[in-house]
Amino acid sequence: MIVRQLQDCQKSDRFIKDPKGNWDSTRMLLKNDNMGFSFHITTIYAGADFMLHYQNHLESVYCISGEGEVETLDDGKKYAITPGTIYILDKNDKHMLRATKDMQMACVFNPPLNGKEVHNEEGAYELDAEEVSD
Ligand SMILES: CC(=O)NCC[C@H](N)C(=O)O
Repeated sequence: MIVRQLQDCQKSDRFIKDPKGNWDSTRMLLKNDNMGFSFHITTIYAGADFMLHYQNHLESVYCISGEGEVETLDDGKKYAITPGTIYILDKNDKHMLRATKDMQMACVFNPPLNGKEVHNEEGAYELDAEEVSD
């Protein structure tokens, strides 16, 4: 069994800050744990309004706290995000993510992240990102 504490992971290289300033993500479970998915706790900062398109990954996102909105760009539909909301990008959906208050989210990725991923210009993660070392 593997047991980790968020507070410990936040002090390690599992903690990744978005270079564009929209979010941070603590990657508590990664590809090298061999579970077939990764699990992260991420904060989307209040005022963030950015495009994402995970072309190489499926992602589920559960809102623990905060407030915002997700918009799917193919159909222009907008969905409120409040504590208890989960949105599931089962079609690699291109979307906008907006936060009106800091949002703490639990995210699951399939396939799992290596650890050091940040978004490319298309809002995707590459499959060959560097692994975290611990
Ligand atoms: C919800 C979302 O996609 N936020 C960006 C960060 C990402 N979830 C991650 O944890 O790497």
